[in-house]
Amino acid sequence: MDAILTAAETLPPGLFNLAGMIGVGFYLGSYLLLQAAVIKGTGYLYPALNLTASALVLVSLVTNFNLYSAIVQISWIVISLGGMTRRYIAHRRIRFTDEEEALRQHMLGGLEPLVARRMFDRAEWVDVEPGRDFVTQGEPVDALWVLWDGAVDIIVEGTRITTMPAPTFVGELSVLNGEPSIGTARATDRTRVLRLPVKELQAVIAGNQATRLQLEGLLSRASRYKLGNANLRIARFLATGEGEAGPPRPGLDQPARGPQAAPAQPG
Ligand SMILES: Nc1ncnc2c1ncn2[C@@H]1O[C@@H]2COP(=O)(O)O[C@H]2[C@H]1O
Repeated sequence: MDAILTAAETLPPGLFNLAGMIGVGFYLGSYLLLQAAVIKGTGYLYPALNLTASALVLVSLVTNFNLYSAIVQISWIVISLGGMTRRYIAHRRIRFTDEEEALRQHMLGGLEPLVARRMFDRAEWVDVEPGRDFVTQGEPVDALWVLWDGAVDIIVEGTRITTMPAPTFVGELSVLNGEPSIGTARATDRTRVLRLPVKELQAVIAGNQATRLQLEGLLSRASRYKLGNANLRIARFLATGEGEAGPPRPGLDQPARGPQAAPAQPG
């Protein structure tokens, strides 16, 4: 400690004040960014900013010592380092199959690995024969289906209104608002899907506002695409008497790549 104080005396005192000011800036800036939802408290950035802030304020105390402030700064450093270490160890253990990783990137918007792992652990992969219904019009939906290979017919009042090729969500409208299904979704080919029960999905997002918002955004975007495509079909039908809206627009309206380049099928 004496050595530190002796070394500190050789430096201009303004330097310590500057360190303190920058530290305060880091403290306030990181908290502001967190509250403004610009950064997440669950990543590395927030504890790293806090670590920097506390280290700088601690440095400033060398010339203006205050015991209580020193205790706070040291505690902050220990807590930040502890949190980052815990996160690193937890992340290092996470593994995904190639299929899970591809789905995480292309359908789940690169969902945070820990959350995605929890989700996959609560979901099941199902290989479905043609003709199987995932959801039935007018009935409650108990799971979100992520169609990863194959295709589904969407049937309303007994009439096929479109065919959705993989990758796509099925049942997302009911999952979003809890209402009964607006159509029946029936596998047209041998289809591979990830089935995520609604209760399990709720358990994953419980208390995790950022994940809830991210997933709601993904499902809303998928719904918007489907509505846009349905509108196109209606417009073309009204204009020409033909009901085809053309294929989905990969990369624009739905993820660019699936497990295989599934041919887009007109509705
Ligand atoms: N016009 C449409 N185009 C594509 N998919 C649809 C369309 N209408 C309904 N679906 C899908 O069929 C599902 C039926 O259950 P949901 O209403 O929960 O969610 C619906 C969508 O996933």
